[in-house]
Amino acid sequence: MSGHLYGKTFELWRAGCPDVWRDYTHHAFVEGLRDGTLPSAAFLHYLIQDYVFLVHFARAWSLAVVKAETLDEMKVCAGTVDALVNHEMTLHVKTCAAVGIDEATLFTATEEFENLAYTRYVMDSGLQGDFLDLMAALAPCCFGYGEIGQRLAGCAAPDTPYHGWINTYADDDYQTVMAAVGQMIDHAIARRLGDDPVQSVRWPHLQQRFTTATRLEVAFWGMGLRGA
Ligand SMILES: Cc1ncc(CN)c(N)n1
Repeated sequence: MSGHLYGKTFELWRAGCPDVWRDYTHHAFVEGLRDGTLPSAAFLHYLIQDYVFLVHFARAWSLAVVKAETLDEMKVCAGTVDALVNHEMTLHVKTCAAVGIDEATLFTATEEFENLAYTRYVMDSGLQGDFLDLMAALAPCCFGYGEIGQRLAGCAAPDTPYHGWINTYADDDYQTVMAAVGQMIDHAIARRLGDDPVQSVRWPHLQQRFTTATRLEVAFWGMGLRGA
């Protein structure tokens, strides 16, 4: 991916963990979505867990509203909460309804450990740390799926049954929200760390949070494959 689609900060963080980023965005689960070989049981298992994941992610983005320092930050974070609970989750609700799983069942699904670890790690980043710690932990989720959606939209097998999933993340709605998040993070970093944030004493710690959250994304795909 070229340019600053999701901002300069994201590009620095991604460049700080190239191998784990590739493990995440080119995981066997993702390639199975692309070529259609992902077993439907694995997809469903993932999707049910992902519904619960999104509930907790919406909580974490809500915490970001609380931790924000400007109205612009609040607006972008509140917009992301809306995108998660009112748009992205529609895919999960509709797909699961089609196989007889209702939303109440989704909401009370037992969380897998990978799901628990990831969502609570992100939440703790915001509770223990500040707005930037929280953004570093939230960023892989946002931009990784943005990258995956865009890539797969251009190369997925015509007969993969996962076009609905791919379109959710390739779609302009998702991409527009993510571009706004990327810009907001750039401004938030400049506001708190200045124009050369990489020189800040905080930078290695923020990078570590981003890398850890990316490793948790890799584990989440692995959890999905276990459902096959
Ligand atoms: C695990 C995970 N990571 C990211 C996304 C994209 N919001 C998601 N739905 N699920």
